[in-house]
Amino acid sequence: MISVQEAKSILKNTCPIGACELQDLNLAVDSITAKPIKASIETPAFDNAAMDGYGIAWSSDDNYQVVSTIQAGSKKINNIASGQACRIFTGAKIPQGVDTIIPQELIKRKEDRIYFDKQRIQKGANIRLKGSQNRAGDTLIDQGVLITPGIMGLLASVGIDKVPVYRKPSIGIILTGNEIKTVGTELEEGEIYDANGPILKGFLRQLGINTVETVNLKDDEKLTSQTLVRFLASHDIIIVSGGISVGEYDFVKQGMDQAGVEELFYKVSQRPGKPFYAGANSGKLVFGLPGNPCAVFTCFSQYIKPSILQWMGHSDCWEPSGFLPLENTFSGKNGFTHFLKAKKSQNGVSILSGQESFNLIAYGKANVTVEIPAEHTIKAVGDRVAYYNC
Ligand SMILES: Nc1nc2c(c(=O)[nH]1)N[C@H]1C(S)=C(S)[C@@H](COP(=O)(O)OP(=O)(O)OC[C@H]3O[C@@H](n4cnc5c(N)ncnc54)[C@H](O)[C@@H]3O)O[C@H]1N2
Ligand code: MOO
Repeated sequence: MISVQEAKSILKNTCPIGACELQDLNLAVDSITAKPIKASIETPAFDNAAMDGYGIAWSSDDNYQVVSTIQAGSKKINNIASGQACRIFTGAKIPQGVDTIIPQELIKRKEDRIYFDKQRIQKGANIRLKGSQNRAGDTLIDQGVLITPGIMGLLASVGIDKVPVYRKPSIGIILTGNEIKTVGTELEEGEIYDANGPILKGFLRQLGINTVETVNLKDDEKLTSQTLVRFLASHDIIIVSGGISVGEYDFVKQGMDQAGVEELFYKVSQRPGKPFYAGANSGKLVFGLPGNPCAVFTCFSQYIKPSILQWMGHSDCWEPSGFLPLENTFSGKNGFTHFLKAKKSQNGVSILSGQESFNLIAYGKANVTVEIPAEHTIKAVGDRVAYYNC
């Protein structure tokens, strides 16, 4: 049995980073850039009006004759001579001859002439100059940056429709157990509803992963190894729920061996989720999650989620979300790291009742998981503890 730190460090050192792929701009949010991104055009591409108003060539005059109208997107634009003005709108291309835009609020118009107070405006005002956002060839985004909606707007503004990002992994989920029934069907004697599938799919959706194949398997050794072999051929990360403990109908460990998965570790000194298994095969990762739902939740959030984030190019994915003082006492089994359903408030974090690994009720209130390290399992009110956002 290895410690939580050892298990995390093995995965951190084993989990690969996904290859670079070109992602559609509109789907790129929350991906990480796999290369620096440069602009191939300058933006704005032309001088344009920053306000709705009138364009003039600045002079000593305080009135001008309006000779044309220019709308945003207009292509036919006549030059403006001294003493003339054009009606112009925000975003419209500035005609030759114009060097200042007077906002319409500052203008008095009488027929085709405009008048304004020259004290209230300066020469050169309200023009967005060509190239004032960026020049062609400028690096806009570095490699390793999380793509936000703002970045998507920036990339669109320079005409980029495909973004080089780290590829998201394709995930296979194998739910084992003769007793497991999918929600929406009728339970028979001895059966229970599958909670682990929804837990895993919820996490994967939060990570923006849509390529997920799920199968439900009876407890059967051959079926388990055959399905693992099939999933290894078509997925990057495989997650198996249940069947990894020591019972006579637990076949996942044997299935892993038969499918050629190389064990990275089996059993971690933690609660819940002690019989947690991790393995690798040709750059793919395979996880065997202990079947109790809180073990599935804990092992996914502590190990699989950071591995997937690392795969997708994120850094700092293994760190806790923060540290806060405990609002109640805790005493756990020595030598085991405890991951506890808890509720975080502004000033502290409170461990919830119902910590058994079959018992999901505390997830109705929990917003964090608290970590109590194996070296110091007795905690008093006010002791600072690490927490991870749910
Ligand atoms: N003699 C021992 N028995 C057990 C040990 C041990 O060390 N020695 N470890 C216990 C711990 S801790 C856990 S966790 C479980 C893990 O067992 P398995 O991974 O083999 O899982 P199963 O036996 O298949 O299921 C355990 C439990 O979880 C329920 N389950 C399974 N799948 C689902 C699902 N999709 N949704 C909801 N609930 C599920 C299942 O019905 C069982 O109640 O082993 C302990 N035993
Ligand atoms: O890992 Mo088990 O979840 O402690 O019951």
